[in-house]
Formats: sequence, structure tokens, C-alpha cells
Amino acid sequence: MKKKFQCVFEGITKAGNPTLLNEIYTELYIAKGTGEINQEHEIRQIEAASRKADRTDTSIRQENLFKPSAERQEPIRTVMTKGVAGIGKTVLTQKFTLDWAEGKAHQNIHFTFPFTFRELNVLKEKNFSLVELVHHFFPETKEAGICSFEDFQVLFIFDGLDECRLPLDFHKTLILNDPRKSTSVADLLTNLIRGNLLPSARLWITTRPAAANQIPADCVDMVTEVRGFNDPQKEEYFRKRFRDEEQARKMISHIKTSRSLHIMCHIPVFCWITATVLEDLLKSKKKGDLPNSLTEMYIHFLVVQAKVQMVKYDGGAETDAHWSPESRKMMKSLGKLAFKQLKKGNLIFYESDLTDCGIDIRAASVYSGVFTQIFREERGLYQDKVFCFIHLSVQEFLAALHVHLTFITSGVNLIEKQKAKFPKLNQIRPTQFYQSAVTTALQSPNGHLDLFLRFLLGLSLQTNQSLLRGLLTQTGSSSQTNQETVKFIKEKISENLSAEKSINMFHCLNELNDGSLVEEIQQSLSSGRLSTDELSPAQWSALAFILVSSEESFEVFDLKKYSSSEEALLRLLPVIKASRKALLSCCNLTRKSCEALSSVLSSQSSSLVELDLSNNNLQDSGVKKLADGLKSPYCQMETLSLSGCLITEEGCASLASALSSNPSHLRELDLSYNHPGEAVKLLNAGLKDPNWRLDSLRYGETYCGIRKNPRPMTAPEYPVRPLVVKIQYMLLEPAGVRWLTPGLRKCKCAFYLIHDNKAALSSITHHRCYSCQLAIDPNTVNKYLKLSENSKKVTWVKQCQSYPDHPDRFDQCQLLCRDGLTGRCYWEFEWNGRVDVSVSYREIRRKGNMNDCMFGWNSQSWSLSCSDDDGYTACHNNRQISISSSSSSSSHRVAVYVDCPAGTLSFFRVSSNSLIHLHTVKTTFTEPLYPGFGFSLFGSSVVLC
Ligand SMILES: Nc1ncnc2c1ncn2[C@@H]1O[C@H](COP(=O)(O)OP(=O)(O)OP(=O)(O)O)[C@@H](O)[C@H]1O
Repeated sequence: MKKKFQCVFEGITKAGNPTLLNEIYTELYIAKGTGEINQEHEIRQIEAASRKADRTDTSIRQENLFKPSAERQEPIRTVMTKGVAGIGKTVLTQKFTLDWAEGKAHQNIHFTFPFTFRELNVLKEKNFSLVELVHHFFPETKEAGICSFEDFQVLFIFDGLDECRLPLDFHKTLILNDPRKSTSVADLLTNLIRGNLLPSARLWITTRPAAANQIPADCVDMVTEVRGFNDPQKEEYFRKRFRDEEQARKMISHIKTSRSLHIMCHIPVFCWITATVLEDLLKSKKKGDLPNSLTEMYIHFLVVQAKVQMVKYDGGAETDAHWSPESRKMMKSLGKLAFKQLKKGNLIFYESDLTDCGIDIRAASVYSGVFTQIFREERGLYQDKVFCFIHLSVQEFLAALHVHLTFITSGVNLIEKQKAKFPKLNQIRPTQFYQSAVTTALQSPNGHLDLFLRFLLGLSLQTNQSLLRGLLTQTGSSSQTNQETVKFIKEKISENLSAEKSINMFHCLNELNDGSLVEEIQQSLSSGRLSTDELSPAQWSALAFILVSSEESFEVFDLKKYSSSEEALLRLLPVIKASRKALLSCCNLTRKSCEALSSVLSSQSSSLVELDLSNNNLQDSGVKKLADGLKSPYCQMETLSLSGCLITEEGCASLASALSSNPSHLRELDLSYNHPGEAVKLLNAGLKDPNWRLDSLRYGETYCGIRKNPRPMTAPEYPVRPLVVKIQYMLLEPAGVRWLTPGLRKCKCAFYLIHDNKAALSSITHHRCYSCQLAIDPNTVNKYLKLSENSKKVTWVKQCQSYPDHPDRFDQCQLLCRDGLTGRCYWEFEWNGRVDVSVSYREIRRKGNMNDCMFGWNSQSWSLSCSDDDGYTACHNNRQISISSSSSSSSHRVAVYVDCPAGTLSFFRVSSNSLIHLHTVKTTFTEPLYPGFGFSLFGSSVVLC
């Protein structure tokens, strides 16, 4: 057993270069109890592996797999371990077995019997008893005369359920209890898994996620998921792989320069591919050529393999051309096989499948030459040879390469059956070819062509084609074609696609190097076209993966552009970590988000230096979590805004304490609209400390005017270092109180509750704490606007109203409210027809030139136009921005939030009591703002809520 498992198969074994498992084995992150067994196709879950270990799942070490835990006291019989392709399931089972065989672990187990479904498939037609099956695979047990396992602690490992071709029928298979009674292998396994056979045995089944539900949930006691490597584990992998420290260091720093590569290395098989590719690239000193997209990575891999073949087996020099006529021919045959089998959904092939595609298995080159690296030969016990590609993604890549090659050399579109042959190249344009590929992949119910499509589109890029020079003798499509394909994909995204399909379309844009990818994702999420409620954790991970690995670097990450929710924040955490500045204000965040952000702050690899968390319900408990992150020596945070986060003295004290541990980074801290109380003294003391970098502290007892507030207004201490220290003290403005008080009354969110009932606050949408009741200024109302319902409703009517002439009255069909805003305000209204909501300076013209008067058409006003026909359009100074939002007709309620000092004006759609962000204006407001409404369709109306 030791001998069998001490080497790991990596495709190079046959080249006489075995890899010792113990030397390369790197700890993997295994999450416990990751939910139900699901139906998804595994390829679409590849990106899920980029999920970080820092999420809330519990991890489990392999040595504890069968140990009862605090949550589960009963013994564990069957463990199912899921994980996407290449994530390390097989290697994990091998390591487990090797540790056992070497006496290092699991010594309570008397016998470990590791099986793979690949081997068992070959025995499909044979009959065995359980004892015979064990004797067959482990003849030592027969030689030792062991014919009964009931009295031993036995572990059966079944690796690769996804590859199982045995008909496991858990409902119809007859019960068998006798381990000495013969039956088909499928029935044996079914009885073993159901616990009819050897109930005292333990079972460990590994599988890719898509195949997990072949086994009924009640036969499985625990589900675990291999998540691959986290960041430190990635580095450890390269250090183990390259014993030469300098080489390992170079490798790691190169991987870190490419964000996408670094992310892909969550998956061990990518680490291996990367190591292979980089080893070669570093030798050739082409340091600028690091692969960035998936397609590029696989092209490099292929080129490296061809080169290795040339050098190792054909006696060539490294500088020789990598592609000989034979290797080109072989690539063609392998591509054909890959595509043919992919269409059928096959991952494992038989000799006849190879012959069909013109691959002569007797020709040594198939399994002793370059293709050993790509193509793996498995030998079943009965000499039946089965073959598969070293990784499913390699099969998908070769299939795409084949389809691409066929099209550019002969004009044949292999994807669309009905248009099989075109004698002349020009009968189908490249654009049509790629469009047909997109359409076909979208039609596949299980997404089996998704990754294939990504590769195919990636191969359409000239840059990628030139990497394959020598294999591709002709190059195809132009950048014009690529642009047309991008346009086509964007049209598809705007149709009603499922989340899975949309995500794959984003991946495709990424492979096509399209710069508007991030915007597309933002639009889909913020408009509700891609509903955040329906996204599964794996789909969120996929989105985060695309965003982080996209070419666009995130200088500023604005959560509102995706979804103003805690869920979105938690799911897009890797993107935040990769950004320099994160705008998370008004996003309904709570303590939970702080916990996650704290891990980002304390992470060595985080790029974040500016964080705006204002107007979230974080409270002291959340801020304490943040303070834990701030304390970390790795935290580089320079600007932190926690304005309006319901923080009291306790929270502020924790911030002060964090800053005294790590004082040298934070420059600006905004604690305005909170209750820092006495803790302000601690922060002020810090300001006097020469070790602190803090030079801007903003706070203010803005709410102290509120009734029943027990906290007396404390005068701020002014800094003693006026040159270095700048304190902005926000004075209580009368207008602020006026606007705030009704709002507080409305949402029952008075701050005096803060000491008595913190929990009551948590459910309140934070914006609404700033609700204000608008009062229309009757002197401004146009004469064709009728006020009703106690001046809460305004309608554009035919009949001229008998309002007196007034210099403030608009000639246009619009009006202003009475009171100017200077602090933070929030209001909602219902609209009908075509209505503009606006804020403007008092000076806006009332009469004369239309542009000077109309909301949004001049520099004095900002507006949002709401219409059933055209959706929402933001306008300022005559510049319009059309906002896509899923059906403006579904909800006619709109909310406006303005933070005058911060210079932000946000518009939201209100839908079932949640706010869907439409648009935010960031500017500097120089004067008080007056809310107003304009009407551009006869009969339109507005009701103030
Ligand atoms: N823990 C590990 N340490 C080092 N390398 C690893 C580890 N796990 C996996 N690898 C590398 O990744 C490759 C793929 O791993 P493995 O075959 O175990 O994946 P898998 O999850 O079983 O995938 P599949 O579902 O395709 O069978 C291995 O050949 C090895 O190179």
C-alpha cells in the first residue's frame, strides 16, 4: 500500500520522473457540512473554489473526518467529500491512505481499502461477493487468509463517484447482508452504501458536485467539501514543488503579479499547470508573458507540453519549433476525440473511441510521448484500457481548439449540425460562427458546453492565436469580429437568462478581454435582471471570481452598483480585498459585515486603504469587530468613515484602543452622527501622540437636540497641534433637527432608544432614519398642477388653477418644496405617468428660458426622470444618464437620499420594502437644496409618502 501511494500521478510519472506524495502534499481546506447534495454541473462550480476560507464555514482536518463532533455525537459511518475537478480529492484520499499505511495516522482503522470507480467500472459485468472483491483488489488479504471483516474496523474509500458507470439503484436493488454471497458489483456497492452489508464498516466517497446526488442523502452521515488552497497554502505548494528557494520565491512573486493566475491557483491542478508553465516561461525569461485568462493559461500549458515532448523524447533542442507535422496531426486527432466525447458528455473513453478518431494506440507517441502529459491511460485489472484527459478542462480546451481549427482551415462549423458543411470559407462569416457557438451553448440544459465556449471565444483573439503559432497555420477572426461577438453576448445578457448562463456570458466577455465586463455585471445586478436573491453561493463565487480576475483593476469598489446588501458584501469580499477604496455606505450592513471586513483589514494581501461604511447599522458590536482588524499589524487602512453607524462610547473606545496598537496608518476617521461620548477624549489624546498618523477626526453630537437624549452636549476639544491636526466639528444645524425629527418619529428610530433597545434598531432601514416630510411651497406651484389630499398629491390637470401670481411660481409644470436641506434627508414618493424628482438650489429660474428653469437641464438642479416607457434617467446640467432597471412599472415608489455635507444624492426604487439602487450623484453642494417635482406628461401625478 505504501509503495502504491507514495507517488502521485501527475502525467509525468511515465517519463521516469515520479513525484513523491509526501514531498509535494500541501494541506487543503476542507469545509464541513456544506449543505445539500446538488444537481449542478461541476464545470460551472470551478470558480466556487475561489471561495475563501475566511467565510463562516467550519473547516475539518482529514484526520477528524470520522470523529464524532460537538454537533454530532453518533458515530459517522459514511462521509461524502465533494469538490470540483482538480481540487485535490484523489490526492487527499491517497494521503489519508499513505498516512495510515505508514503508521502515522488513523491507527484505529485495521484495514483501509481504497477503490476508484474507474477500476470498478471495468468489473461492471462480473459477479463477486464483498470478500471476493476485496481479495481481488487486495490479494494480500487473501494470502493472509482473512475471510471475514466483521470483527475489524474497516474503511472503504471510493474515489470519483462522478466517473461511476455502474447502475447504482438504491430503490430496487435487493437487500444483501452476507459478505460472502455473490452478486453484481453495482449491487454490492449499493448494499454496502445503504449499510446492509458490513454495517460496522466506514465508507468515504469522493465525487465532483454534479454527481453527488446519485447517493440518497439518508445514506450519508456527513458531507464535506474540498475547497482547495487558501493563499498561504498556495505559497506552500510552490515552496514544496520547487525546493530551490530562489526559484520558489520567483514563482510566487510572478503569480502574485497576475491577479487571475493567483486566483486560479486555488485549485491545485491549476497550481500544477502554472508551475509547469512558469518553470518554462521563467527559463525563457519572458517575464511579461504571464497568462491572464483561462484560454491563455491552457495555450501555454499545451505549448510547454509540446516543448517537453520535443526535448525529452524527440531529441530536439528547446529552441526548436515545438510543433512537428506528427504532433500537429496528433493534436488534431485528440481534439476530434475531445469534441466528439464532450458532445456526448463522456469523460472516459475506450480503445475503440480512440481508433474512431484516428488515434493509433499502438503508436508509442500516444502514451509515452507528449500526450502522456495530457492524456492519461488507466489500466483496469482485466486489461481493459480506459482513457481520459488529465483534466476535464483540458478536454474542453482541446475540443474548442479542434472546432476553431476546423473552422479556420475549412470553414466548417462543427457546432451547428444542420449547417454541417460549407465548401467555401466565405459562406459563413466568423461572426456568425461565434454567434452560433454562443447560441448553442446557451441552449444546453446542463451547460456542458460552457467552458468549451469560453475557450472557443478565447481562441478567437489574435493574441492567443499568435501564441499557438506553428500549430495554427492560419489565423482567423479580426478585432471587428470580436467586437461583434461582444455585442451579441451583451444582447444575450440583456435577455432573460438564468443566473448560470449570465455568469458564463460574463466569463466569455472576460475571455474576449472586453473592458465593459464589470459594468455589465453591475448593470445586471443593480437592475435586478440578475436577481441577487436567486444567486447560489457558488454563483456568487463565480461572479466574484470574474470580477477579481477581470483585467479592470478596482481602484474604487462601490457596492451600491451591485446590490446594497449584506449578502452582496459578503459574497464580493474578494473583490473588496483587491480594491483600494471601498464605498459601502447606506448598504444595510450590520455587525456580520464588520466581521468579514475585519478579516480583510488584517489580511496581508489586502489592497484596501479607504473604507466608507457610513450610514450602516453597525453599532458598537460591529465596530469592535472592525477594531480587531484595525489592530492587526498588517492593516494599512488610511481613511475610515463610520459616520451615522449608531456607535456609542463603547465602540469608539475600541477604535481608540485599536489605533493605539496600530497607530501609524490611519489618517482620517469620520465618526460624525454617532455618540462617541467620553471616548472622544481617547481619540483626541491619540491626536496629540506623535506616533499616531491620524490628522483628521470628524465627530459631532449632531443628535443631541433630540428629545429625551440623556447625553449632554459636550464641547469638542480642539487639537493642540493645529498645524498637523485638523478637527472638523459639525455644529448642530437647526435645519438638521427640523428634518431629522419627523423622520425619527416616522421610523421610530429615535436615538434615545439606543441605550434601551439596540435590537429594535437592527431591523430598520438605515436611510429611513433620515426621513423627512416634505411640504410643498404653494408659491412655486405651476398653475396647471393641482394639489389634493392635504397637499400631498400633485397632478397635472387641464384646468388652470386659481393660484395668485407670484415671482417664485414656475412657468414650467413643476414645483419646489418649502424647506432647504443642509444635512441628510430621505423621502419617498409614488409617481404616475412621467415625473421628474429633483433637488435644486433656490436660485433656479422660474420664468423665461426653458433650460434655465427645467429640473436637470441646468447647473442649479439634479433630477431623476421616472417613466413607464423610458424607465429612469438621471439628468444634471443637460447631461442625461439612462439607468437600466428591471421594469420601472413593477414599483412606482421611488426614494431619494441626500447627504448634503458629503455631496451625495442617491435615488432608489422601493420594492417590497427594500431599496434598489438606481443612481448616485457625487458632487459638492454649495447651497441648501430644495426638493422639487416636475411633470412632463399630461395627467402625471406624484404622491408624497
Ligand atoms: N494536496 C495537494 N498537494 C499538492 N498537490 C495537489 C494536492 N491536491 C491536488 N494536487 C495536484 O492537483 C492535481 C489534481 O488533483 P486530484 O486528482 O486529487 O483532483 P480531483 O479533485 O480528484 O479531481 P477530479 O475530480 O478531476 O478527479 C494532482 O495531480 C496534483 O498535481
